[in-house]
Amino acid sequence: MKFLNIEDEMKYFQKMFVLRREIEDFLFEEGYINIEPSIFEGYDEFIEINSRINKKSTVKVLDNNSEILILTPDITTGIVNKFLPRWEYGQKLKIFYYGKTYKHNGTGIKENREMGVEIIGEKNSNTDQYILSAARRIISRYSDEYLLEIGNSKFLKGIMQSCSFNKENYDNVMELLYSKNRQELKEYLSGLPFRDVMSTLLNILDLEGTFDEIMEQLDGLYLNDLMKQGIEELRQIDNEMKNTDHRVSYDLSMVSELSYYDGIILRGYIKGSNKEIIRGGRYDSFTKQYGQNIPAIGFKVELDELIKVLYKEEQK
Ligand SMILES: N[C@@H](Cc1c[nH]c[nH+]1)C(=O)O
Repeated sequence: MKFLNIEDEMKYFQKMFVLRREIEDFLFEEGYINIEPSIFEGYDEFIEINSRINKKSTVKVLDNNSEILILTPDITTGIVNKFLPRWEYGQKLKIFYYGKTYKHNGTGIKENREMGVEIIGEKNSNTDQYILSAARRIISRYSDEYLLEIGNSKFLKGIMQSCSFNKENYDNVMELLYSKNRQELKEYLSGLPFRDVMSTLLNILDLEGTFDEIMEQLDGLYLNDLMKQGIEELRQIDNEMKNTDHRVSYDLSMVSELSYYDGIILRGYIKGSNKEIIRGGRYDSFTKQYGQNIPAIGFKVELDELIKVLYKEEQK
């Protein structure tokens, strides 16, 4: 954020301090342990895991051995790399952290402040619910007019498995879904060999709204086992959320810039910004690279975006 005068800038930092402290106090009282994440990541390891990330946007640094490091664009990756190699059977972690992520945005390096939450090593029917509830309690504290969008990466993964696209087609379809480009998606798919599952892929951008609305839309469309599993997980969440919250909607075409999600994905918005204030999801299979399949789920709060909205609101 740019400021015309120092006084405004001081007000902004004061607000950021209070905001951060409020969220930290909440998470501390909920029993999460605070950790301090590293700002460095190995370039090659990072790119291998996060294949959808724009390589040019990473901020590179050379260490003494001329190895390329980057200033972290994603703290969760660093946390998995830090703890999983030493993971002991039965271990559970409930952690939170404040940190910055870094990206080139064309004109310079953009620093982003965030507060993250992760639960690693625990999976029961309550864990997803627990994370969603923490996200909801944080976001609702700052605005009555918030929206939580929930997707499940298994649905799209199931579709893509049945489509068996080559890498180029896969990447292009994912990009069109990411940008929610309905028209181009239709045109692109019409040029590819037809498979039954494409009936669902062609309609996937309409599969959003309440859970019941989505079920209606799905009527008659092709579903495989993985897609059904994704839907069932959302049904369970919906059963528990029903009557408690009308500020939840579902989106089966949700694609994240991060490729490690493997189950529910969540996004939180508040009135006054079209950018995500909260984002996260389940990433169990991400931990497999260390030889164990450890359940993991978490989210982050985009502090800069949140403060921008609150600050604008206050200026009104
Ligand atoms: N690190 C993710 C958010 C997240 C935390 N835990 C799981 N997901 C992001 O930057 O979008």
